[in-house]
Parts: sequence; C-alpha cells; structure tokens
Amino acid sequence: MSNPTRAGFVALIGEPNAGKSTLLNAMVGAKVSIVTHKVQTTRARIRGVAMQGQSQIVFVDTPGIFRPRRRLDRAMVQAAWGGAADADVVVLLIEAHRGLTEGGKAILEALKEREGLRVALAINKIDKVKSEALLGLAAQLNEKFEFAKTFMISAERGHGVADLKEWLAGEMPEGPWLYPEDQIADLPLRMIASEITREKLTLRLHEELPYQLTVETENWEEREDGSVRIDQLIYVARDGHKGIILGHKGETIKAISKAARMELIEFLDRPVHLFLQVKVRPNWLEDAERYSEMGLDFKDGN
Ligand SMILES: Nc1nc2c(ncn2[C@@H]2O[C@H](COP(=O)(O)OP(=O)(O)OP(=O)(O)O)[C@@H](O)[C@H]2O)c(=O)[nH]1
Repeated sequence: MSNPTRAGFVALIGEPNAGKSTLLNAMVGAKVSIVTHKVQTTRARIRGVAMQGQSQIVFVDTPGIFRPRRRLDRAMVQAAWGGAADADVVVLLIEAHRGLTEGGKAILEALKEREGLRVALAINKIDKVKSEALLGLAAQLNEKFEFAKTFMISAERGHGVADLKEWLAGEMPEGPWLYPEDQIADLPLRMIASEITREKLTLRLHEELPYQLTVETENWEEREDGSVRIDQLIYVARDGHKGIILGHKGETIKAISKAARMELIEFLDRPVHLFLQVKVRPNWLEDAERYSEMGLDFKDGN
C-alpha cells in the first residue's frame, strides 16, 4: 500500500534576522525566497511550497514577529499572527549565539496566549556556538514552553534542515495536495504577479472597481531568451463589469496591463510579456441572489 498524500501549512516565526528566509531557501529552493525577500511586504501570503515524499508543505508568510514599537508595527504583528494561527505547525527560530532575548521572551509569552498551536523549536546558527552551550539553551527554552519537538540547525550550512523537513512532512494532515506539483516552484511568483495586476486595477478604477474581482495567473513561462510570459485571467461576476475593465476601445485594460508590466519588469528584473483576459464567472453570491429572487432563502444557512 502506498503512503497517503498529506498537505498543510507551516509558519516560520522568530525575531528579525533569526534566519527565516535562509531556512525557507534551504527547504524550498533559492529562487522563490530571493525574489519574495525583495518585496518586503505582506503581499504574498504564501512564501513557498516544499515537497517531501508524499507531503506538501506550504510555508505562509509572517512578516517579522517582534515587540511592536509603533502602531504600524502592531498591525504587522497582527498579520503575522494571523499566518501562525492558520498554520498546522509553527516553527520558532531562536539564534543559538543570542540565546533567549527580550524579543524571544515576548514571542514565547504570545505563543502561550494562543492555545492549541503546535510549535517546534529550531535553534538556528549552531555553527556559531559550542555544543555544550546548545544543550543548556534547549533546556532553558523547553522549560518556558512546551515545544512539540526541538531541532538544532544551521540553516545556512544546511545542518539539521533535512530532519526538520522530514518531521514537518509527517506532521501535515492527510489530504490531497493543495497545489499542482508543476506549479510549486512558481507559486509565490504567480501570486505576487496577480497582486500586482490587482493593485493596478484598483489604482485605475477606484470606486468603479467591481466588487468580487479576482486575478489569477494561469500560465508562467520562462523563455529561453531570459524573458517570461505571464497569462492572467481577471474574473468578474457580471458582464457589465467586463466592460468597465476593458474601457472604451480597450483603453482601460491597456493602461492597466502596461502599468502592471512595468512593475513586473522591475520586480523580476527581466523582460515580461503580459497577457490579460477578462472573463465572467458568476459566483456563489450571485447564485444566492438568484435563489432569493426565486423565493428561496439563503440566510445564515439555517
Ligand atoms: N552563521 C550563520 N548565519 C546564518 C544562519 N542562518 C542565517 N544566517 C544569517 O543570518 C542573517 C539573517 O538571515 P535571514 O534568513 O535573512 O533572516 P530572517 O529571519 O529572514 O530576517 P528578517 O527578514 O529580517 O525577518 C543572514 O545574514 C544569514 O546569512 C546560520 O545557520 N548560521
């Protein structure tokens, strides 16, 4: 009998500089992380997907969890915790040579307040300290919090990373994979590209922007000449919305496409061919309206 497929979400958390991106690189592949690092925002919630055996591990974004100093920081911390709360497993990175810092303590306190989280401890940068010191730190941290498991790693040198990945794979709930295997490498890029086009639509259309609009990157093709071809579908709920996006003689969509392409070129640092298409996809809400027109009630599902 073959193993069941598994899929789930993992959040990497830790103070700034703890090595989250380096670890992500080591588990997912350099390309994705280098690019997403450049963005430095919460734009893409998904930072990468790793396959391990029959398991698909989806890494979600946590844009730096630290003690909030300003109001903006506080909003960022909330966003970060949102990612952690949705995750099947949280991996807390602590720097071996810095030990338990004030920032680390604050994170542990916050973790305690959130019951039901499954948290693994990864003591990172073990190449910087003597092994005796590590055992003491691991014991100290495990006294403060009940970790599901403790790992000693060097994300940069790759030590212990395979063990961590293997363990995470086994922790993922049984179920079908969340993303097709051939899209995994490009997934964060696809999501960022969709966000860029969505942003340009918003800037251009303001209040006219149809509610319930989604942008999906359907095709991502790296060409031999170093350029990339990106095909996106803009889904709207009604035929009338399609006209708004296309504009008079297609002027609106042309302007949006140009603006999105310029940003993509800058972001990806190579030539981009962008193809946008607008499609009507009536959705659930529309269906609900239609049902109520027919006299059927949809309220609260009761
Ligand atoms: N010596 C050593 N350095 C490491 C290790 N892992 C990461 N680093 C270095 O630590 C620094 C920070 O690593 P990042 O991966 O950018 O840390 P981060 O947690 O993503 O940082 P933020 O994006 O600021 O939250 C980089 O200079 C890495 O090269 C390690 O295992 N050993």
